Amino acid sequence: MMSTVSALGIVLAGVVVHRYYTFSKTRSKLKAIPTVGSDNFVTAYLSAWRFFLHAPDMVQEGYDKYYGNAFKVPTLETSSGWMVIVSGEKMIEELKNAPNSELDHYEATKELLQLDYTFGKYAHRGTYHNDVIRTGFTRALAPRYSDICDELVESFDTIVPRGKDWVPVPLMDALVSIICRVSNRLMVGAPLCRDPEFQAIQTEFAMHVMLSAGIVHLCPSPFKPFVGSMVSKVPHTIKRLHNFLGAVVDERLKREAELGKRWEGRPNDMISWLLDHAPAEYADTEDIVHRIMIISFAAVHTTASMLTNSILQLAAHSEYVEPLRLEIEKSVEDRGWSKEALAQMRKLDSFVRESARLSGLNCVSAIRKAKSDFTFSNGVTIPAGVTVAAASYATHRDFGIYEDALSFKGFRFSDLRENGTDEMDWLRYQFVNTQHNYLPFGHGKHACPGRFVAATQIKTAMAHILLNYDLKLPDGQVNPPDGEWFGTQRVVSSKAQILFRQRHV
Ligand code: HEM
Repeated sequence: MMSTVSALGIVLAGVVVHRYYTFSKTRSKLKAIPTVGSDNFVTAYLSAWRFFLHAPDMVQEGYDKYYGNAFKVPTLETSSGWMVIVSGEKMIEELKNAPNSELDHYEATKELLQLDYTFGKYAHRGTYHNDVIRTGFTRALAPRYSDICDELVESFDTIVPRGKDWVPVPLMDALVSIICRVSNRLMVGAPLCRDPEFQAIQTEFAMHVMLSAGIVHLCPSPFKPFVGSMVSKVPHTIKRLHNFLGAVVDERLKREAELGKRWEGRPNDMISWLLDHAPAEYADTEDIVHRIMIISFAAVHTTASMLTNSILQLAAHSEYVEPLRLEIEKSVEDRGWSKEALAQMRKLDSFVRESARLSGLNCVSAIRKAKSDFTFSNGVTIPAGVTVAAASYATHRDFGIYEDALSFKGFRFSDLRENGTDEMDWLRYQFVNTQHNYLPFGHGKHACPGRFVAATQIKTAMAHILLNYDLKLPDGQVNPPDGEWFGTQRVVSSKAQILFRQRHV
């Protein structure tokens, strides 16, 4: 009888042969595209690890050598083992305009997060919730603005003390908790949004998906379904969330069945927004709970990370504090705490846009996977099954696009809005506006649908901090910590601290 070791040896040899075959096949289709790193089977694996640990450096190297064109890098994050990265206005606009039938957004997301394994059956239930975020969620921001302010103030008071002495606060942990509360206030209301266990389920889940996606990425394909089912916490998370939301959703479904979609006192919350759009086959409790979990996954850590980065920049650049306070005080005096007042805070908008430019959460953006061979107008072909993305990190640091590109200039974009010669500059340089040379939220019809929600929360939190707290970096620290890169993602350091005290007026 064959020993276990021999059987394992045969399986592994099979995996290596299969990998060699797919790697070589894709490499030959991509041979016209230059490589950053190695394209030899063995050393490409080392380059893929280099990309996992130092992705921004490799993106920058390719950008410097092949600007306006495409290059490829070996990567552990895609099934083909490659990612093609494009730069320059023409190629990025063509990437943005490519139809989903050719360059697919969801297929790329599925692969990056290994959703087939980490989400299992839930990865195949469509994405109608993207429209819900664009419509119901975004439209609720103005009428429910007072809820956002209320929850922000309450949660800051609980988590960030307003004392006379400087107190260190671990920023990312504090802001994940605050943003989770604020998002949930809009999605499911109070007091549930404040329940520590309800919050913990969502924040733990987000960390778990990222971690388990990483583990599955490292496994050879034949083992992925098994490893995925071992590490996935989706069924368990849905069960736990069901304990909090199940009865509420059941009741809402019963009411809708009796009264339709318009009835006196119908809550303006995520359950109603989802029910407004849900295809019949998904209008059930399990599916609604799962959508709330997904939206929270997409919303909380991203927004908290970007807010963390903006606060770190503010602490590192205290010269912006007074002009921002003056602008916020004037806007609130004119229009009260409202969405209109927020729209008037152009310097603040510019400050967070500049922060996102230099400290974005990804080094590539607008990631798509080719469903069929796709050819750019310059002749570069992305073969079916290969992933392609825009070089956001290097674009944001390009001196040809941004004057003094490596310096943080908080009012760079408000100056452009006010002094621009083109009347569209007013809109072009708003935080939420994506461009071929501004990609923190992606670009095109799949650009982040939650960016209006995120921007409202980030700017309101910044305004609250500026008016109520003094803040500084810990003694001896001059620059904000850079965070750590895992593949194409930047993870904000959970050790980053800021000292807060009550504002001295
Ligand atoms: C500052 C915070 C955020 C950042 C930096 C961010 C960034 C991104 C990026 C880069 C994409 C991919 C876009 C593309 O491929 O072109 C994306 C997609 C997405 N984001 Fe966000 N996001 C943030 C907040 C949010 C929030 C608050 C929500 C929900 C309320 C959300 C929901 C989504 C969803 C559902 C998608 C997938 C869109 C699709 O499949 O078409 N995001 N986000």
